Amino acid sequence: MSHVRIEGLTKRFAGKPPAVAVDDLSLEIEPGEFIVLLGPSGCGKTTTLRCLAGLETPDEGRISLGDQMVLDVRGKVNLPPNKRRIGMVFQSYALWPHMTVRRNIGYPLRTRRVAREQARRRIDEAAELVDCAALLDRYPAQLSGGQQQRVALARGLAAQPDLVLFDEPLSNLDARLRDQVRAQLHELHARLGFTAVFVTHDQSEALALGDRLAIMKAGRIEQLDTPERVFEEPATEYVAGFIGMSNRLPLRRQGTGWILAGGPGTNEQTGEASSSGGASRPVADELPVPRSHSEIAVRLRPDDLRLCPAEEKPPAHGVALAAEVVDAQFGGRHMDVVVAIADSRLHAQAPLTGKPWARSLARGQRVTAWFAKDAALYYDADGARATAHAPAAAVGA
Ligand SMILES: Nc1ncnc2c1ncn2[C@@H]1O[C@H](COP(=O)(O)OP(=O)(O)OP(=O)(O)O)[C@@H](O)[C@H]1O
Repeated sequence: MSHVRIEGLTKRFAGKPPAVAVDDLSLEIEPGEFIVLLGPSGCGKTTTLRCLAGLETPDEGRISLGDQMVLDVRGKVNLPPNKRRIGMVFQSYALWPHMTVRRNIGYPLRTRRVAREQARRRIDEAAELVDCAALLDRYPAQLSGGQQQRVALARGLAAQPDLVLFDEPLSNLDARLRDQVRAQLHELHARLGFTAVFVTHDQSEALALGDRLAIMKAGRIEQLDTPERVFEEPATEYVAGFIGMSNRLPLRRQGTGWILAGGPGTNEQTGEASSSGGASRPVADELPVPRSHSEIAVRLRPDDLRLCPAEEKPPAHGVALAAEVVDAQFGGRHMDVVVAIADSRLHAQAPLTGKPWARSLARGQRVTAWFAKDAALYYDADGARATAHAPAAAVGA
């Protein structure tokens, strides 16, 4: 276990235009901590991981693992991968096809010149850990996807590295196996306490595994926080959108209330909540937003957007909007419903238990969509929290 310190890491790639894949990124990781780098494709997750592994030559920055300085661009230090006490587990498993499972797991031990007897013991232990002891004499082609990934996991852990790097290791597995291997990895981390950096673009994976999440945007960390804080208090609209608040509703202040900030002509589509004689009807009176803001974006999770029949009165404490059903799919205990509200398309999860009405929802149906004011988060035009309460701090943004 090692304390990991990344300072001012920058990596540019030549090209037209040149890409700044990692942009002055700093991060401290506590010994035994499980850090997840989360973000959309191209935000620099993999490049950060490759810089940690020694597979890239960064343009700026320093990285230390425990008391070992493995990168110092100005000091001209950049230790090769086999000189860093790091284990790696990739999305593609990257098992050697011509080697048995035993030789695959033992590979990092051979590159570190671990004595034969000790290596044999470590391989057995690692295989035992991930439930692969019975597979040691097989070749990768004789294994299922889940077994291959468990072998890759054993190989990443076999040398008892200070730091284990994971690059989307679960994304090639089918949904059921992904859950299984994820649970196994979580348990292994709790038992062994290795320090980990795990790259993913899957928010549920990040929430489940991370002690802390670093949400990345354009080579930088937009928010660094516990899963609970990132989930409940996304510091920026970008983070909110990425962590499941997929619904976005733009509102504009008008008089003492708020109107939908849709484009021209959109109000006819939604009837009730729309304009009459050119002036839009307010959809909400007071919202927990400072007076200085005149344009905001409301962010909301699908299960916080409720639906009720158009003729029914929604609760008075909520924000009610006239909506039209675009699509409704059966989801077991709920319906997944897409509704149009002015220019916006929003997703609702309408529970079926005790509300069989939702089962009959169909395209073209007029409904009322509503949400509780405190279930939503509010962001200003720059994507920062627009809240009357103290906003969560953005780190490194
Ligand atoms: N070898 C390379 N040459 C040129 N540009 C690169 C190279 N590797 C990465 N990039 C660019 O650097 C940026 C960050 O890429 P990176 O692979 O780190 O993102 P990522 O967040 O891991 O994405 P993904 O989830 O798709 O793997 C992207 O704009 C990418 O196009």
